[in-house]
Amino acid sequence: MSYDKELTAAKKAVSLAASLCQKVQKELSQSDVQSKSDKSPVTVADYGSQAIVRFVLERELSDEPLSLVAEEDTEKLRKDSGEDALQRITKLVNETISNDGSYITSPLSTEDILTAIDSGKSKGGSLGRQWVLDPVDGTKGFIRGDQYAVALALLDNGKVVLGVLACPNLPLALASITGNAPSENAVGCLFYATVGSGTSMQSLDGSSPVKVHVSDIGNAEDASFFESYEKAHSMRDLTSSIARKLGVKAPPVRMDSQAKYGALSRGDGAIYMRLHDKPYTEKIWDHAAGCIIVTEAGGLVTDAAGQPLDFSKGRYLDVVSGIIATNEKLMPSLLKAVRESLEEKDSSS
Ligand SMILES: Nc1ncnc2c1ncn2[C@@H]1O[C@H](COP(=O)(O)O)[C@@H](O)[C@H]1OP(=O)(O)O
Ligand SMILES: [Mg+2]
Repeated sequence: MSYDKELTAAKKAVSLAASLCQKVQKELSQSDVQSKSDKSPVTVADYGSQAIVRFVLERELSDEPLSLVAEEDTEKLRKDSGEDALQRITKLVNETISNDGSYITSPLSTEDILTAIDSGKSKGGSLGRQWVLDPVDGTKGFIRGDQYAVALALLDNGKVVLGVLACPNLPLALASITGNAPSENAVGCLFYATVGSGTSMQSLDGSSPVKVHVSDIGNAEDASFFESYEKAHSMRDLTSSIARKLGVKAPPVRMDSQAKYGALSRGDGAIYMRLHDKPYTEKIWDHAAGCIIVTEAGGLVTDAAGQPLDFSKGRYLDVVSGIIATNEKLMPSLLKAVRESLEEKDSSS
């Protein structure tokens, strides 16, 4: 099965959404940011990006029914934000579409855009095709001016078959990433993969794609590892205990968003750990695109017990202690170190 048409549509959708996000990040004002009911932040870029992706997928794939599982909905937006935020989103979406010039359309109304955003409420699952979108992954990083991603994946009967990840603040040069802040004049990276075809990377401004591969390091002493920039998103005492057991010498590279999966897929580091302290339910849009980008680049992504991630269960992932990713050589020792560190933590609490 080829997913060429879907890949072209997904790359176009994600690139346009990323250009909207770049514009907003450059001139972000306080009124662009709101707080969701779970206290996490959401911005006009999250909403605009989701509307753009829906619009492009619909235009490019008009002969297919479109099911979308996406992070945002408009409940809060309709209830609590003023006319200004709605106008700002409407203007951003229309400007992005008209600057691109590929689509002949009269300007979308605010209601058209709210409807597009609300089309992301599919329950997901194991049947048929489901698009999976995080319109701005790493919103906290986005607000800080650091790394973030636009992440779009396609599930076919519950399996991830395609992933596209735009990382507007990730430099293109291999192995040049040392932290979370964008490098000067970064044009950003677009990673993409379809099942069985490997992972490619190109610049967001359209350079020729190159195939990327995960690091082939077999000795953990030479490896470096990624974890969240936000302390609350992964247990740092546990990741540092695991790194010690493995003999990792380099300090952790802390980065927001699925940009970590992108950087891992091209071998900037060899290990990614995301381990939970309190119960936390991972969402499929936070991992689907990143997961296929790493696996098609030769890596492995599992839960903390070594089980592959199962995207067929609906909007959520059923992982208990967290998610880890690395290459095939390092996975056995990483799993052993994770198991031992989790046991030590349990016995001391
Ligand atoms: N306590 C938590 N543990 C793990 N991930 C979290 C937690 N709180 C929020 N997240 C999610 O982590 C993602 C960003 O991860 P990273 O740390 O890799 O940048 C966001 O999608 C965010 O979800 P949300 O999108 O609901 O804000
Ligand atoms: Mg997210």
